[in-house]
Amino acid sequence: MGSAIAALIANSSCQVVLLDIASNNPNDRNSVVKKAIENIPKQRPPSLSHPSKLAFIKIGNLKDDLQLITECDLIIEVIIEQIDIKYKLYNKIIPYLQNDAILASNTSTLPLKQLKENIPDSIKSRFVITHFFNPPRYMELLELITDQAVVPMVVDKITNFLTINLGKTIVKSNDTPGFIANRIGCYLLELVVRTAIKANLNPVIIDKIFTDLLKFPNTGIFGLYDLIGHDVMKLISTSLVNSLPMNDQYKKIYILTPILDKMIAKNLIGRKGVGGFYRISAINKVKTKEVINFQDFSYTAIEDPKVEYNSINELLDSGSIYGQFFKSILVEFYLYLTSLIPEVTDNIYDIDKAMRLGYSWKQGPFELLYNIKDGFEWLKKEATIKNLPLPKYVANNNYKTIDSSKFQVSRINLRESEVLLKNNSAQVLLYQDRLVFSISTKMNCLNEEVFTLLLEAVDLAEQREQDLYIVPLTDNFSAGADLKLVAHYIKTNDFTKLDRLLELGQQAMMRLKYSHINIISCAVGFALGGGCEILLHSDFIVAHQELNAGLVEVSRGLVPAFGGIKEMFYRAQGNKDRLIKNIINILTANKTSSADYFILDYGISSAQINMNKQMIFLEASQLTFPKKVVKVDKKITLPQISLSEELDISQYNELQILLLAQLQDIIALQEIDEQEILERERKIFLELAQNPKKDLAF
Ligand SMILES: CCCCCCC[C@H](O)CC(=O)SCCNC(=O)CCNC(=O)[C@H](O)C(C)(C)COP(=O)([O-])OP(=O)([O-])OC[C@H]1O[C@@H](n2cnc3c(N)ncnc32)[C@H](O)[C@@H]1OP(=O)([O-])[O-]
Ligand SMILES: NC(=O)c1ccc[n+]([C@@H]2O[C@H](COP(=O)([O-])OP(=O)(O)OC[C@H]3O[C@@H](n4cnc5c(N)ncnc54)[C@H](O)[C@@H]3O)[C@@H](O)[C@H]2O)c1
Repeated sequence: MGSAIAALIANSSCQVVLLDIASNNPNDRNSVVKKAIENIPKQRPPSLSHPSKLAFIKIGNLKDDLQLITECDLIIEVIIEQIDIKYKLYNKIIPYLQNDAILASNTSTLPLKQLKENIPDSIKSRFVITHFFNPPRYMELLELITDQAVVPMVVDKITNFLTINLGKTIVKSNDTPGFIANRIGCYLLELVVRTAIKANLNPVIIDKIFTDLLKFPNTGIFGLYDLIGHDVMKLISTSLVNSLPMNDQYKKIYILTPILDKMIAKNLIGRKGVGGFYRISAINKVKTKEVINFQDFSYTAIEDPKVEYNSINELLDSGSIYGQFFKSILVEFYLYLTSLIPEVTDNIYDIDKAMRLGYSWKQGPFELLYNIKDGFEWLKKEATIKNLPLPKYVANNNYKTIDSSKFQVSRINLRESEVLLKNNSAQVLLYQDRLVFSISTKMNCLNEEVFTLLLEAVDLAEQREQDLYIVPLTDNFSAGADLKLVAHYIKTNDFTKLDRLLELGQQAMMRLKYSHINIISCAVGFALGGGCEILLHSDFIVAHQELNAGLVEVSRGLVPAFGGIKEMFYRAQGNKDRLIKNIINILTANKTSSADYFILDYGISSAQINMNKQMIFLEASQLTFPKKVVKVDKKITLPQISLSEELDISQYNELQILLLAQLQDIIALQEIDEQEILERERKIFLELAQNPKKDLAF
């Protein structure tokens, strides 16, 4: 976890020092930390946004290199979860802390009060807990725990660093064991797993209900337990059970479950063991997901289970075994959850945020209950039937003050903006004096209506002499052309409509490029195919570091045809190496995994990387842009290269070889302007649509 946090800091281009224990090897005291550094590029999912970021990490050991701490503004302790060992480390490093340096612990369970017991007062005022989630590059949540002793300036400083530099969304938690996300999340995991094993229920069906009806991530509950590791779950729960008050419900649901202990003894601890509740086996060379039989710990292949209920309400009303099970665990879970208010926090929206961001739930638990049956009224009724005491929050009807509009807050609050133009697929907003174009289709896919409104938006921006910001209101910039529409046109042989859409898309892209106002794109999430083409035609990109962008069309059996091929030729500006690199982007459908990669692979010159996707529009609107100098579409000279000689085409498929020949034909023209390449692009696309090399299958 320590090296992954160092990698995250390096991704933000901040200098970071990684210290680990000094090794016993007299010839190389840094061998422990060197091993950690060597492992960083191997971590999956990748911890580094680009291999070059490794250069931001300096290494050392905790005996010879403590002096390096004097260079640091923030020191995060990420060592083994044992209080006495943590104390020893603090004593060792405190003499080297700068006067205003902040000390933080990444503990997952130990309270700040306990960590501070043996710390001098001068350090207590700048000692906090920063609880990162694993993997730290990808998990947006960070729980920040402070106390009365910590001075506000320290809280502001660390909040700014974690939010702006590292891109985290901070949820403040009171100083209670497990804070918010682990206290609630681990409670639910233990409750479901232990109760279900005792009742001899099937993990596959339970997980299916969690994912299908409660919209949990695909892992469900048993799958998540495997992912975290049964050994780690045991450590967390033991630590929680030891530090929670005697009457805490966690202790009651943490029932003795010999099957779980036997699984640990057999190294059936989940994905990092030889199996868990599930395992993946190669049966007849086919990857097969299997589930454990609790009687003899053998595994059986899973057949896709059918859940016969359309909603959680139907299931709860059914009276079936699983209906009763879910009723019972949901009631227990919600009574526990509401009993934690205000102990862990008095802000229920923070609880929802923590569970969404820490566990990738679509909805937080309060929002979920809001949508189950009659919500809290149902909970009250069921608790009364079972004779269970109601927590104060429920008994006092505090839930009646919940404002459901606060559950999911988008980056731009539409209520604060004036809608200037709108159709069914997009809108133009005036938000704090900025003109914003945003798409509202599923995954922000591109269709005729999007392009039509985009053209109108540019007209409007030019009339008002205002720059235009293209901003997604959800988590993705755009997944490209609406493939369902493309598939429909192809299936119905409606190539006239297909061509019209292509032409409209190209027209919109060229309008972005040649308008006399600046087009600024705020790129987050996926910017694929046509989404990437919008970026390539923008004047400036503010790109979230975790952007996934690229001309992925070839992987779908298509080719870029909204100006993607044109841009790849044009941007090379006659440079042979760049042209080859750009053509490889098209042929290999290069989907980059970070903004760093996108900028380098696609030759983007006007971009700024942003670490916090929630702040991307704010950052973009704080930038000032010079008046745009509109380029002139002049002919470019293409280097005369043979693609089949320059590229290793042995791995290419039929479509790639065919496309390679067509790109070679463009090169053969020697001199070409943008319009000519656009026409070629469309022709290639249409020929392919009429004679597909791959089933679109969308
Ligand atoms: C018409 C003539 C114009 C054509 C011109 C083309 C020219 C241009 O150069 C080519 C393109 O842009 S080519 C395009 C290049 N783009 C691509 O090849 C990207 C294709 N998409 C993907 O690879 C994955 O969806 C993502 C990786 C984006 C997200 O993965 P994830 O997070 O696991 O999410 P998920 O579960 O997968 O999707 C969620 C929902 O969104 C839906 N939807 C998504 N994309 C769609 C699309 N383009 N379309 C329609 N729908 C699309 C998806 O069906 C699902 O809906 P459901 O009703 O709930 O089932
Ligand atoms: N792993 C996670 O998913 C996760 C998530 C959130 C928080 N945390 C917290 O992060 C901390 C570290 O957890 P981890 O999973 O990275 O553990 P780990 O066992 O993978 O790593 C522990 C690190 O501590 C070092 N270490 C061991 N003994 C030491 C000593 N005496 N002095 C100094 N360093 C020593 C080890 O060399 C190693 O680098 C814990 O407090 C844990 O609760 C972990």
